[in-house]
Amino acid sequence: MKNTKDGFFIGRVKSVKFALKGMWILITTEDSIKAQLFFAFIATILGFYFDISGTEWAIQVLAIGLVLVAEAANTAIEEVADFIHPEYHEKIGLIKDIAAGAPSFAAFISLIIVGIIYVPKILVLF
Ligand SMILES: Nc1ncnc2c1ncn2[C@@H]1O[C@H](COP(=O)(O)OP(=O)(O)OP(=O)(O)O)[C@@H](O)[C@H]1O
Repeated sequence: MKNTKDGFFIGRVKSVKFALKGMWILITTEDSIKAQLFFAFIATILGFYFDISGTEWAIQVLAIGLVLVAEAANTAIEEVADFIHPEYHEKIGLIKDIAAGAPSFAAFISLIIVGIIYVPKILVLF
């Protein structure tokens, strides 16, 4: 936790430290994040193989970021839900289902982006 007496600079440095710790926790413990990083790796290899343009790289990186951010937010909501109400509750189920909708939206949009970038490039191979 940050100290209220910390100045602006120290406060920012501490926030970045906590944020990096959060990223590390997500990368090392969350299977959904690990799976998305694997897909990001495959997409990066495809990007080099098909020599996609700078704009396509930018959109691909944005799509990867969108999925990772949504997965991270979903994980945080699940953690809060499990902490405040570990037992079964209909409302917790609804909250978790809605939270899971975020990465699903992101994954669906990313799939469309992947299709727009790569399907024409793959089709010309045949
Ligand atoms: N405490 C609860 N009360 C009611 N329903 C729950 C509860 N916990 C989970 N559920 C239901 O089970 C589903 C899966 O929950 P869970 O916490 O296992 O998420 P998950 O998406 O499988 O987790 P992960 O992201 O770790 O794979 C939720 O979307 C919800 O429908």
